[in-house]
Amino acid sequence: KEKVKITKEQQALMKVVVEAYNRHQIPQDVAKKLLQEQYSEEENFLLLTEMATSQVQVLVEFTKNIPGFLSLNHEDQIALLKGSAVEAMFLRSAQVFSRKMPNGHTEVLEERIRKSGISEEFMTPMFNFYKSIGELHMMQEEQALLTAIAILTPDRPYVKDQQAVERLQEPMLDVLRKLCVLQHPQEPQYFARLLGRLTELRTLNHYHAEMLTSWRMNDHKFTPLLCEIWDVE
Ligand SMILES: O=C(c1ccccc1)c1ccc(-c2nc3ccccc3n2[C@H](C(=O)NC2CCCCC2)C2CCCCC2)cc1
Repeated sequence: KEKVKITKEQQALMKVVVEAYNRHQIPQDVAKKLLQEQYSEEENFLLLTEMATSQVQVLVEFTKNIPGFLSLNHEDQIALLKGSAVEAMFLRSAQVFSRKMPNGHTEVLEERIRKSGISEEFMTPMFNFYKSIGELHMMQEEQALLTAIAILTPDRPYVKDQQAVERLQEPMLDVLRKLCVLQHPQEPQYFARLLGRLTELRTLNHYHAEMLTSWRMNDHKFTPLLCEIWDVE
């Protein structure tokens, strides 16, 4: 049984990524807001655009702290951010949803989201993903590394130098694999299950365009940043 050991430089890499991930948290807690009262569809859409806009800003700051990211070709940096923005939002939403809450709060939150204005057809895949993330009881390190790995996906549309992105993603995958073996010795498939979540995340990606238009309102007003990153309007 080979002794798995995280090297000094892997410790350093993990530290940088986890600190950046924790530094760039969403300002106010959207779950608390949603648990306070049931908002109208208009208010919910406004809340989403506000939360999503600040999350994109947070995502950019986090990504800039990923070692090597800023030395990538500039167009590729944009392509990676655009390609991962919606996935990062769902990943973060899943973490918000699966946070330990007092009894019954998760059910209330789920109910509020179901009635928020998102059309029913997206509820099942979305909540399936949230629950599958919740079942993993991920540690912060795993959440941070998984988000960095999702951002550093070499085959996003319009990425020119895929090898350069692979060279940044691989060390993240290595340290995450070792972390999983060390933290979940009784669950050898844990790392594979984590990566499986990234595949599930990609399927949600192609819903988001319809999710936006389907939000049962016609006058969708988006911030310039969301228009840019979500390819709307
Ligand atoms: O339809 C969606 C969509 C997805 C991609 C592109 C465009 C629209 C789409 C997008 C988020 C959520 C979503 N799932 C959540 C799970 C738990 C808690 C809140 C959640 N939300 C929304 C939210 O604020 N998310 C934050 C979370 C922090 C990081 C930035 C985002 C609210 C917005 C108010 C109404 C109810 C849901 C649910 C659905």
